[in-house]
Amino acid sequence: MTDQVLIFDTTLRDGEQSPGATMSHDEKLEIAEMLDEMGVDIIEAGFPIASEGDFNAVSEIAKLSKNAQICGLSRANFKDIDRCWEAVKHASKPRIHTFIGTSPLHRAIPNLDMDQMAERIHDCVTHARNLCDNVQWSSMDATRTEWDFLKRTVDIAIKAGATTINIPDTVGYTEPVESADLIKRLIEEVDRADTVIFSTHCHNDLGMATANSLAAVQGGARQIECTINGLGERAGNTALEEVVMAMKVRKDVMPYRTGIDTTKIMNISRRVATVSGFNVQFNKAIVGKNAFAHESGIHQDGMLKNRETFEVMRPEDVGLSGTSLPLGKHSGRAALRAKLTELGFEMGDNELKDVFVRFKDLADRKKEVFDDDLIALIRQNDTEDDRLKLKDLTVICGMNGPQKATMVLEVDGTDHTTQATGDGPVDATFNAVKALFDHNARLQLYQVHAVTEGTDAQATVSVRMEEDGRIATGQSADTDTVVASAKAYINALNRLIVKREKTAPGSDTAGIKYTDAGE
Ligand SMILES: CC(=O)SCCNC(=O)CCNC(=O)[C@H](O)C(C)(C)COP(=O)(O)OP(=O)(O)OC[C@H]1O[C@@H](n2cnc3c(N)ncnc32)[C@H](O)[C@@H]1OP(=O)(O)O
Ligand SMILES: CC(C)C(=O)C(=O)O
Ligand SMILES: [Mn+2]
Repeated sequence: MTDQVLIFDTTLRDGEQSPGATMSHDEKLEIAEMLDEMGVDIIEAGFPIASEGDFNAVSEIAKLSKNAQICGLSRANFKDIDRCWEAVKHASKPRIHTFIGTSPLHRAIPNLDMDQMAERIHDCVTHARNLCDNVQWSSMDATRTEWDFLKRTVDIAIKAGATTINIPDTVGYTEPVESADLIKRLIEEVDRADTVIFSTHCHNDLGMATANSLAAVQGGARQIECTINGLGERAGNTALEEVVMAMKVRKDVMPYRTGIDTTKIMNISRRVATVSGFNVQFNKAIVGKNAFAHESGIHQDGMLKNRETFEVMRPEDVGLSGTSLPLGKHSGRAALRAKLTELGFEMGDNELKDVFVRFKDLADRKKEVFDDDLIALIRQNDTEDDRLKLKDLTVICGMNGPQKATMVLEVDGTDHTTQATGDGPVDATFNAVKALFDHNARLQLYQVHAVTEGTDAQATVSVRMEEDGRIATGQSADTDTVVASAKAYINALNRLIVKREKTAPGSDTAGIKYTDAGE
């Protein structure tokens, strides 16, 4: 038996069936192109009878496809199959996929007994096969279908000319041992089973879709049906990135290969998340934001010494630039030192100890400590020497603007007071600073983060200013967002003054032009 496992992507059909995941025509074309480029063997592009839009998308994708087979879904009736063929026939490698529910629950819906259903399967597969030499049969809800009847449906489909037999676990009911056994038994017991490819199609209702799909492959399936990010109805379908990476990483126990260029995984995952509106959960395997991120000290220390300590695959293999070691309350000295070195701060053990204490204090108040936070933290010690200090601030705001800020600012040891207005309380506050300390520095970034939840949350404000190519960031936290904004702005200005003095010693006017307007 071949070691090649075909990847059948159904993001555009079963994935799109997730409530709210509808994609536009152009988005579908774009995703199909990305799937084709990443090496997916078969793209199920839609359900042509479902709507004009689906029909057009499948037809267009069929025309544009380069390498992948293009498949359309159709119920087990001639009208659906004909419509499907009309759409997929434009592809260089078209496939018709037809199905019916074979379990007792599903047989009851069209009210067909076993014999009638067997006849329907025979007729429909024969009809499809007369149109196209690449026909996939699915006995929907196979895992809840009586063994003898399932075997009979598969047997009939093969005799009628199906080239792929798909065994769907439609409601995510099976488990890995059963999944493997089912395929194995069908291959052993159905006539001419070796003339077709067996396929597995799993859903994640019990969180076992990936395990069940891989088990089916171990049982002899050579096609996995899956979707990007595991998009799909209810708990979703098998995630393409999970099965592909599992087979790549655990070749020792799963000696199979796929044609997928795994370095394209992240890109398509992000695009599918955007167009479907289904964000990927942070801790999702392979493509989640945290899949290659380590915050805790012991893990970060291990990763810095040998990345294999806490990673079973390389982030580069899925298209990421590398591992991320975000700093937070669980981080240790090793990661802090590595980050500081990366930011250009070399320090001895004692200094690091001191910064570490202040870092932990900040991390306790903040979800994640960013590079700018660290820079601000290291420079916090210098506040004694600051030329500008906020002494007092009162802001009047409300619906009837302009908002007014009254500020007392200490400039070089002398207090100065002013009143300024602006478009909103923050603008009024910044205008007050400008009135008291004239400067040409340009505000590049103003960001407010909530440290905690609730209306009494601390706001952390980051401000980035630029003048003549010199950049300085300021940061401050306060339960009053406007006060935090004023302090962060003044903080950034102080740093810009220091930078200016360093680049032009002895000159008071180089870099920042300032006059004390409060004189
Ligand atoms: C597990 C799966 O993912 S199966 C695929 C599910 N995907 C979809 O349903 C998305 C696309 N579907 C649609 O747009 C619509 O359901 C359509 C266009 C296909 C059909 O719409 P309608 O004609 O209004 O039928 P409706 O959706 O209400 O009911 C489904 C009909 O299909 C029949 N049916 C369901 N599955 C099959 C099948 N595999 N083969 C034949 N008939 C089927 C049902 O018995 C029912 O027929 P009835 O109206 O004679 O009772
Ligand atoms: C149409 C079939 C293959 C399906 O999506 C399912 O059974 O889950
Ligand atoms: Mn499905």
